Amino acid sequence: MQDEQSAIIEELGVAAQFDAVTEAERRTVFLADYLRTSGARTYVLGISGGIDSLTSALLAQAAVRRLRHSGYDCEFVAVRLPYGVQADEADAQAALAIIRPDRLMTVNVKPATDAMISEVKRDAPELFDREREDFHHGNVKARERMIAQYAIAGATHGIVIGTDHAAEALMGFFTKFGDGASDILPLAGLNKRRVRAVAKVLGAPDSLIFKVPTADLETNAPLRPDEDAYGVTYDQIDDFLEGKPVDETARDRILTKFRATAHKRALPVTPLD
Ligand SMILES: Nc1ncnc2c1ncn2[C@@H]1O[C@H](COP(=O)(O)OP(=O)(O)OC[C@H]2O[C@@H]([n+]3cccc(C(=O)O)c3)[C@H](O)[C@@H]2O)[C@@H](O)[C@H]1O
Ligand SMILES: Nc1ncnc2c1ncn2[C@@H]1O[C@H](COP(=O)(O)OP(=O)(O)OP(=O)(O)O)[C@@H](O)[C@H]1O
Ligand SMILES: [Mg+2]
Repeated sequence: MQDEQSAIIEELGVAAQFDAVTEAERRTVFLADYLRTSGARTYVLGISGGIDSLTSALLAQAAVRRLRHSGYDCEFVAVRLPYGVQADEADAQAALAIIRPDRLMTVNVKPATDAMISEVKRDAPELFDREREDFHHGNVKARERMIAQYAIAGATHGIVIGTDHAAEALMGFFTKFGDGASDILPLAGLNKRRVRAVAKVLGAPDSLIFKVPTADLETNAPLRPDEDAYGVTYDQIDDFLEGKPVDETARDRILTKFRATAHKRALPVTPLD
């Protein structure tokens, strides 16, 4: 393995050994301990219909059930955050049926997203070229979802769960201060196949575990696979994170993305850096 690859694996906290049962338990205990220690009363998490939010939700729901059993008053709040009507709404409903959250809320992010874009465009419509407008609009959707989750956390003495893991962190594939903004990351250090393995242990069905991952942010390309945007596959990303060799084109693409997105994994830059 080359030096840069091993440095990245270390930076992103990907363990050499992995056992899904052990990880599921360790991460449930971690969520339970953190909520109790912080004195907070809810975990708040957006449920998209994808496997990252389903896995995080199953961990969080298990953690709060344990805490309540031990006498600590707390709740898991699942939040549906569609932009209008979502193409894979049925998957989101299937996920909720498995999670059985203590509380379910739905916030349509379309009115706030469209109002924000239209206000921003009012003074300078020329800034948004036609080709990229849908892309920028997608990042505003992700940030409106963040605002909704923080509003709920603020009102419930809650903690916002993020679903970022090592595969997305490697590629910088999240919206800065959108889905990239959260208080706690229960999937940290896992590549995508390890997230799937933990999901399996927690009882998720194969139909959701092996669903094609999608950020689903572009209105003009619903359910666009993440792998289309990456130009590499999750298998290649996962192999890279497990220290395995990947072909040179994929390796170059991964390293280019990783370097270009360093600012998204760090605190804001200051003159003291
Ligand atoms: N060198 C630098 N130092 C400090 N800050 C820098 C910077 N370069 C850009 N920036 C700042 O970062 C901004 C760009 O970052 P950002 O706004 O995140 O935008 P960007 O990285 O361009 O786009 C987000 C990407 O993440 C994907 N995504 C988003 C949300 C969810 C998921 C998912 O998997 O669910 C995926 C999305 O499809 C897209 O490909 C710039 O506008 C600028 O403000
Ligand atoms: N439509 C949505 N409703 C609620 N939450 C959402 C929605 N879209 C995105 N999110 C939140 O943003 C997070 C990031 O999205 P991302 O696509 O990376 O994860 P995922 O959809 O759970 O899994 P996958 O990556 O396999 O699609 C989600 O885990 C979820 O918490
Ligand atoms: Mg998704």
